[in-house]
Amino acid sequence: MTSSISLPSALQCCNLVKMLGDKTVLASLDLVVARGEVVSLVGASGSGKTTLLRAIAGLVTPDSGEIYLMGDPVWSKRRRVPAEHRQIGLIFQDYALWPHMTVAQNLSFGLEARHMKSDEIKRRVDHALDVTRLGSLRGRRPSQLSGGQQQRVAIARCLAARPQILLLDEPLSNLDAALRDDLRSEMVRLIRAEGITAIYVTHDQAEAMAVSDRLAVMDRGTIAQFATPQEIYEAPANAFVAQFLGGFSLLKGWTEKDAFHAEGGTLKLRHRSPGVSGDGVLVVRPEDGRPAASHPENRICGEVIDSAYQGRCWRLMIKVSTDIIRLDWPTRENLGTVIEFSLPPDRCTVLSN
Ligand SMILES: Nc1ncnc2c1ncn2[C@@H]1O[C@H](COP(=O)(O)OP(=O)(O)OP(=O)(O)O)[C@@H](O)[C@H]1O
Repeated sequence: MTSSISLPSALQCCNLVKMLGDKTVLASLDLVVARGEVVSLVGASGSGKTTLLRAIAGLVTPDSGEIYLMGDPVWSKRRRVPAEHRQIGLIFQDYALWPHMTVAQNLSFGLEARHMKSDEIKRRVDHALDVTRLGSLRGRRPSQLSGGQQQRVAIARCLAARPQILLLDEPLSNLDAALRDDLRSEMVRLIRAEGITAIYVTHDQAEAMAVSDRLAVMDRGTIAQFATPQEIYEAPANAFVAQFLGGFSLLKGWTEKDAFHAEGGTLKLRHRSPGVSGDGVLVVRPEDGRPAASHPENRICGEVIDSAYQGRCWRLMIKVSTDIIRLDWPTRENLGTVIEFSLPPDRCTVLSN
């Protein structure tokens, strides 16, 4: 006989509301994060990402709603657990290091306060310093480190503490590009290896796509879409999400059966969104264009008005009547050239307005 025991989610936010002045910053927000999941919170500036993170951490008081960590209420009408008892790791943009302690002491201090055995503390500190490549700096004080190194100490300190949930608010924004990529991979690999549930706020969509099991796209205090990076990329829930992802071209128009008519002119394309009728927006991903010679359906002519070399391709901006379509193209095209390309119907997603 098999038994199935389902553990409660790592995090559950139900109907969370937060007003700041007369502004609704969290608007009946619901979010459920599974154990061990890495979730990114993305959204326009001011959409409420930091406020949500701080409410989960216990640093912001919601006006109503409930928050559960590992199935236990930490915020509800009946129970209010203070921040220091929520077993949450926080990495915000400010490093919050102890200035009078060395790097290693910054890591071990919190573990000593938890009365952990010294050999376990040493093991954790050495490991965290090793993976964050801070081993050679362990004896320095924060004032003797660069900003990036200080942020890595903050990350190492959290990793050594092994919280059940780790909340990260733009943790890599102060690092240079090469280090940022390396540290991001290391950080996420370690978070996954330790089975830590992580919620990661970033402005960088590519970073969010790269690190997350699922992405929550926030819009004005609610979550517009919560899905895997691939689902969001392939099937954005609405025009806001598609626009937010960046890089997509959005053409306004209307649908008539399986045909999409662009508002700006004579463009008529067969699409793959049978459920959409009336006004809509066609989503064109940069990689959707095909040379017209090999793809006879949904042909489009347009003038190249910009071309930027991207390494593997050229990113063209093509003017089609009054619309602009961005495409990744295999060959260099001169500005002013009129090119013909196709958008295969199975790549033409139309979203309702
Ligand atoms: N103390 C405060 N008093 C009044 N309004 C505030 C306060 N803190 C934040 N806000 C407002 O709440 C909204 C949400 O802010 P929040 O910092 O959560 O957004 P965010 O999505 O994290 O933005 P960003 O990406 O710019 O960091 C913003 O409109 C902000 O101006």
